[in-house]
Amino acid sequence: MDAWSLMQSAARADSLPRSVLKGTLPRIWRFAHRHHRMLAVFLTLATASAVIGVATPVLAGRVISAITSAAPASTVVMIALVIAGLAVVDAGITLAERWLSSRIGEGLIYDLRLAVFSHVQRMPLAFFTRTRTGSLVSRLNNDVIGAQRAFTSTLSGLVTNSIQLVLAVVVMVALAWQVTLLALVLLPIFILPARRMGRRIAALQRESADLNASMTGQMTERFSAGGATLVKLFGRPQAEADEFGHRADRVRAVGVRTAMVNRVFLTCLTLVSALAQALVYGLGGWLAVTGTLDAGTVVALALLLTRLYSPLTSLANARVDVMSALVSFERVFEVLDLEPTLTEPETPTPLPAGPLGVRLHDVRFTYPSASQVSLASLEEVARLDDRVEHEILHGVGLSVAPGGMLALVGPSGAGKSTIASLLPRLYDVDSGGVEIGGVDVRELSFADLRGAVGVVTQDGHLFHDTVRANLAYAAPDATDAQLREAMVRARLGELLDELPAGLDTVVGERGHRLSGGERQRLTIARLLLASPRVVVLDEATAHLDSESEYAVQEALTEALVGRTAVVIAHRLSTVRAADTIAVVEHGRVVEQGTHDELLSRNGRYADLYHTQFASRPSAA
Ligand SMILES: Nc1ncnc2c1ncn2[C@@H]1O[C@H](COP(=O)(O)OP(=O)(O)OP(=O)(O)O)[C@@H](O)[C@H]1O
Repeated sequence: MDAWSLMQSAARADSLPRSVLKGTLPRIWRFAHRHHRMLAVFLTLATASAVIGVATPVLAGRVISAITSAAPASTVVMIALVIAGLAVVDAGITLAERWLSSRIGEGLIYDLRLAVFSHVQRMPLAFFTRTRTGSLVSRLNNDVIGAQRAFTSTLSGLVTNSIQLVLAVVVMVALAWQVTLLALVLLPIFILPARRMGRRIAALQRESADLNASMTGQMTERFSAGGATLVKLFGRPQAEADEFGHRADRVRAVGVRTAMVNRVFLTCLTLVSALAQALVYGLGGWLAVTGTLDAGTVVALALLLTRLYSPLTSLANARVDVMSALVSFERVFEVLDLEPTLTEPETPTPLPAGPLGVRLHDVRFTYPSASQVSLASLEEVARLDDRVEHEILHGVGLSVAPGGMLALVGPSGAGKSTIASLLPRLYDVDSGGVEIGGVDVRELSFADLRGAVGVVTQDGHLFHDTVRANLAYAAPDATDAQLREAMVRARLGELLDELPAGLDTVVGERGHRLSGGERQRLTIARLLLASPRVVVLDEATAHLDSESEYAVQEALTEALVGRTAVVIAHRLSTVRAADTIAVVEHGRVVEQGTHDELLSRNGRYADLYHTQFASRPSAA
């Protein structure tokens, strides 16, 4: 190895966070502890298997001794029968061990997956806007499986091999200490490189996991209906294939490197073991020829040597396995360690009955920075962007009386959607507060908040599932009649009649088999079913044709009846109907009042009215 690559491998070894790995062990134990009974039986069986592994060579030696000392034939047969019996017991133990290890391993996969899934669900929206889905999915697939391998193969290997190693050494020393000593002289040649290689391979493992996640990330993104549409529209399939090829190529390269490092390591170990065997044959044979040792002992020693060096090879490798498993665990824990920044109060305040008012007072808000909500490896960047985001809302004050309607208007990027996202508490404010029914949203239980505030965005999401499942997501107990009624109220009656399998028709991922307007109305139907007391909606219908827009507007009007509403308004009829209109600009409310009041003021609203609202033909 030249100096440069030596330095590189040292740098890779150093890049492994050893302190984290140390802290990882007690956490792994907390997960494994749930299976401690099965683990105990499993380890007992592993011990029994190791004892049998050492007993057999000793018995084989006895057979040779019996033969050379001309013992009665029955003795040889007896020993042979014991060897056969042990082989049968060992086979049974191996099966039982496998059964237990897979039960423990699969149980662990289940525990970890459930923990990560539940935890990720509690993460704030900001986490999902930053994270690459594929990378996250890869944590739940590849890394969780890597972690379970620690228990299915590594742990049993460690226990069996350690016991076998100790027993083999003890028995060998008892048989012929000189030969044993000579065989052990080569031990340091084993141990020293094993330590270095372990770290090197763990680093490769980590690199490989990251590269795989990045490849999976591109696949999940490009294979989603939205991503695929974009690729088709902008016609860059070759560039996409090249980029994918580049990622896949790096996966290939790291695969080859890992395989080679592993193989070089193993070959060296096998070579040392073969040399040790030659030594035993040489010295043991010489002692036997000179009459100091009997032939049976030489055979037992030679056989025991395989029980010595083979566990040693595995143990040296187990270090690599343990490192890989720790890396996998660590990657899983890394996700579990992300703090869900939005937490539920321990003793939530209940919401008052009846219609609810909404109030924002002196709200200042900054989108969370990457380092607050995310992980570099999930964003697929080398380092998280640690710049502080700039403040978006600078002291916003707004209020809507119970049952009233507030229209938010203003230029693009002013902060209207940001204000709207604070009501269902997708984000928390930096200072000031958002109140619903006089209670700060941070004081409410998540369930109360979800029940009270309904949101309809321009691109409401639909799961790849049936119409029924998508609607019932908001109201799991709703009957078919209620689902149908909600669809009719959301102006989807015609569609309902046309759907090939009625409510059981599957809508594609993001509802792609429905038109934009139909999709939006389906999300409105879902809102009607949830029947929230406060609705937040984005009226933008720019991407719809006028017929579809009309239907969506009717559905939206239906959604507003009898509810407190905050609407990002795009229509004249909405701003006219609103009790209050707030003009938002650069994160501030610059004007507030009714349509007539604001028009007569001849300020920002009047400008907007003339440019945006009055000019729209379908507006009145
Ligand atoms: N998830 C986010 N992270 C960081 N900044 C964001 C995020 N979402 C929006 N912003 C920024 O916040 C500012 C306000 O955006 P917002 O979407 O609230 O404006 P808007 O008034 O609703 O505009 P539009 O009418 O175009 O939807 C913009 O500068 C935008 O870049």
